Amino acid sequence: MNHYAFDCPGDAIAALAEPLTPVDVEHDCGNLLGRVLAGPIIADRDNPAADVSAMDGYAIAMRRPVESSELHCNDEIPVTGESIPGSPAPDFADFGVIRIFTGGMVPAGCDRVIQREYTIETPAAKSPPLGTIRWRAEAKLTRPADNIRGRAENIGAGEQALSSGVVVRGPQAGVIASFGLTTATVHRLVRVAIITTGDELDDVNHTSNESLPPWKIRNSNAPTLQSLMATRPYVASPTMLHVPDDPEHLQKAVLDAIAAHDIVILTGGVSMGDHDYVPAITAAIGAKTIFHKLPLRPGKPILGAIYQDADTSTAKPIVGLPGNPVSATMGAVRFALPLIDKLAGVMHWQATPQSVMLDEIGPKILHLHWMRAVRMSGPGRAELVVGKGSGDLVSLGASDGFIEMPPNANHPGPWPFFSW
Ligand SMILES: Nc1nc2c(c(=O)[nH]1)N[C@H]1C(S)=C(S)[C@@H](COP(=O)(O)OP(=O)(O)OC[C@H]3O[C@@H](n4cnc5c(N)ncnc54)[C@H](O)[C@@H]3O)O[C@H]1N2
Ligand code: MOO
Repeated sequence: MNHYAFDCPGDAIAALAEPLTPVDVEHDCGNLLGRVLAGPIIADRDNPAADVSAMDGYAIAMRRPVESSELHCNDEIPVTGESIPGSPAPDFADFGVIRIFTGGMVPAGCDRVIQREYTIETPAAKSPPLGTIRWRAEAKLTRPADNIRGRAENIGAGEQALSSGVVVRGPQAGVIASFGLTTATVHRLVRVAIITTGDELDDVNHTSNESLPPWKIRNSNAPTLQSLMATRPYVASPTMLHVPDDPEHLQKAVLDAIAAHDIVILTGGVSMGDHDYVPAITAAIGAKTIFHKLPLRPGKPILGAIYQDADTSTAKPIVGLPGNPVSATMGAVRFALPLIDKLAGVMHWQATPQSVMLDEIGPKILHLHWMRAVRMSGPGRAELVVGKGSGDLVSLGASDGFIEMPPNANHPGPWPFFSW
């Protein structure tokens, strides 16, 4: 009997993401790097703004409908002017050529630029003052428009240069700047609360092993999840909370967190133990459970719920990750990060992982979706990192990410690869 709400992780994520809408916008934001655009960037001018040269060379016009193959290599042709980037183009005299530098404006009437190395240059003498050139044989091979970047060939004034939903990284920052903008409308940062639960957890800063009894462990999930959030520049520094296994305390913590954040991520307490309070608390605060348990390893007990915030009329996801460190880490990447991307307003929020081929497959077959730690072994290739199960965080430290195999799979791939 199939007792799972969804057969595969992708469907479960889609269902949880469905009611989510991007967070509010912020106008005139000046600190754009890493932010998600909430409106288009429109070109204020043609790009390029004029016909410009893509090479250092000589701008010429074929005077009659002749082919460049008819250029005479023995002719001494006077250089009648120079087109220097930052200055307007000189007039073109049709008995000569214009020396032009990369980025310089192509004078009206010129139909191509022939690169300097296809010429023999005679240094400037008194007359003509800019010297002369002769063509080398290669010049004969040029065609109309060669080495000219045409006005508006990249984009015309008034057209959309960037669309909303794009994350501003280096290239986008350059695009925005080239159209004269120093501010833009972006989505505000996503507010994330991370709540670790469990009485066995001690502070991760507990450095002395002597004073840490063996029934206590350091809270490694907290820095793991905090670091995963740092891969998203549009997420505000997450609020980190630790709550003991006390239902009242936990319920209040989740309610407070959901009121002040866009998403709440919990680890631990989602399974079937007497002290696993997350499922009951999620229901008690009025959140709708979308799934609890998926056909997945590790992370089978994972919980996904939607809290409808009456104050803001927004849907806020609650992701209950299993406490085991491997399950929590993979679950956060697979489930929480795409939801955060959607909340952030990222256009392509659905994970589009690269794929890898496995060097070797083991003999084991699983009847569940199987997230398996791998280490890259070459371009597009990976090897399995064999660990001792979902508690073996140490083996995860040797991995670059994980692949996801569907049930009963036993071939080398290609498999979707989710990197850390
Ligand atoms: N009877 C059943 N028991 C369990 C089932 C089941 O189906 N039936 N599922 C198992 C699976 S699979 C998982 S995964 C775990 C999930 O359990 P919980 O989410 O309730 O997590 P906890 O019990 O709180 O912790 C599990 C494990 O992880 C350690 N942990 C917890 N938090 C942290 C942290 N912040 N940093 C480091 N380590 C952490 C914790 O000490 C436990 O060892 O349930 C199975 N049981
Ligand atoms: O499914 Mo659990 O995450 O393996 O221990």
